[in-house]
Amino acid sequence: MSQNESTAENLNVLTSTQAVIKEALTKLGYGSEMYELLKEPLRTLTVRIPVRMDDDTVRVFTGYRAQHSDAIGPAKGGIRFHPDVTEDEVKALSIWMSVKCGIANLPYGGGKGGVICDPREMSFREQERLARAYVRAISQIVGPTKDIPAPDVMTNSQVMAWMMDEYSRIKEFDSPNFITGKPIALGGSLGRDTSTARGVAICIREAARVKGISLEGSRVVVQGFGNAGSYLAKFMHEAGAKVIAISDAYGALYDENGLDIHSLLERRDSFGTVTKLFKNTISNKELLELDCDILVPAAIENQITLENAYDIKAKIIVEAANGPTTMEATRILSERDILLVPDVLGNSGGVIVSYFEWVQNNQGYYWTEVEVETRLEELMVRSFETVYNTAQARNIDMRLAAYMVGVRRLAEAVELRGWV
Ligand SMILES: NC(=O)C1=CN([C@@H]2O[C@H](COP(=O)(O)OP(=O)(O)OC[C@H]3O[C@@H](n4cnc5c(N)ncnc54)[C@H](O)[C@@H]3O)[C@@H](O)[C@H]2O)C=CC1
Ligand SMILES: O=C(O)CCC(=O)C(=O)O
Repeated sequence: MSQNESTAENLNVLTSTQAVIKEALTKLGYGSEMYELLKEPLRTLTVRIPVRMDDDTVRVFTGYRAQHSDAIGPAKGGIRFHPDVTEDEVKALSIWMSVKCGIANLPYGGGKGGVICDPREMSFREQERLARAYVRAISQIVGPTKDIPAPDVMTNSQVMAWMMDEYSRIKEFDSPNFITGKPIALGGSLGRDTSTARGVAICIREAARVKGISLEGSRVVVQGFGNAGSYLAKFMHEAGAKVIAISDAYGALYDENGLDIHSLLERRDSFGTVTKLFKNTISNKELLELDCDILVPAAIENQITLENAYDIKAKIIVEAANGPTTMEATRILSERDILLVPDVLGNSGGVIVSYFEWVQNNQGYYWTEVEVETRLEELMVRSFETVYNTAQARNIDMRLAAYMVGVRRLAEAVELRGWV
């Protein structure tokens, strides 16, 4: 990394996303008015959430819900509980949801929520009170035809169940279609818990095909062992690949002969923590630079940057996490001929099956797991092909191609509504 590169790197996920949106719109022939509208969410609500803790004190949490666009349909996107949540991050995440829904052709705009908190340090009941209070705080702007939340980092099906229950009480009717990623007993869809990872696995298979790499025996490294990362490791192991390293927020595990994924899956906790149980861990930094064929960042933002982009040895990177690679690192990886499948395509399996869940809730008719997986496979393969072919035809990287595919329909809907 040169001195110039170090000072040039933009780690603000909102402004760096805006730069790609601008480039994509320009390439599609749109002018500054369209960019002015799409560069920020239409609406961002900040809420202060008082929660009574188990020791009877009151803590006030800050939360956000950003709705990037409702030009195509209701907003859609997860809710994150994490100490590092910021308003700009939530805004960027909502823009990524719009692009993601555009690529998969789902009838949604993007939304995202976040609460600044650390659920790992809260009791079960404190998490429940926070989840319910957050829904009360945002209840006026969300709903089955306005904005449909879902799980994200450190929220899960139990949190969705509390949120659905709270929303149903406020509105005085049962509203399973208010939120997705619910437990099956409350109207959740079969296959939603594994869908993000299943979509990533399909992208890995397609990327390996175009790169001429055989999955059988390939070496896979996964950063993050929560919902996305742990099931992905399982699917790669089942596909005959060798998962040589995994990590969580506390460290990383490495074995060049392949890790015992089934045992790790059984031993991880609900926040995706597992490395604390073992000695001889390597660092997350070392993990990203391991000699491997496929690297899957499945944790948080800004992991592949100017600091390490030249040291990455993987031939394929599929982003399960949102925003793990900076735009500058994307450029370097592309120059180094590393195939990078961006987040807005790579992890879209989650929102695709969330859409299936919402459709099933609206119809009151539930699909089999095979039906869910078949439809997911169809949409993922089509999305991959569209983005890959766009990248090839225009000689651009997969991220820019994905943004072009993703914003095209949104811009068209905005024009048809007469907003721009
Ligand atoms: N859950 C879902 O359906 C979807 C998740 N995603 C994205 O996938 C990523 C992971 O989400 P989930 O698996 O749901 O979250 P999770 O909370 O289930 O797991 C997160 C994992 O990342 C690890 N982690 C956190 N900070 C880390 C750090 N600094 N270094 C290394 N590991 C770290 C955690 O220890 C945990 O293993 C996020 O970027 C999320 O937005 C994207 C689409 C859908
Ligand atoms: O399932 C959903 O609706 C959204 C999942 C999500 O937050 C994401 O794709 O980043």
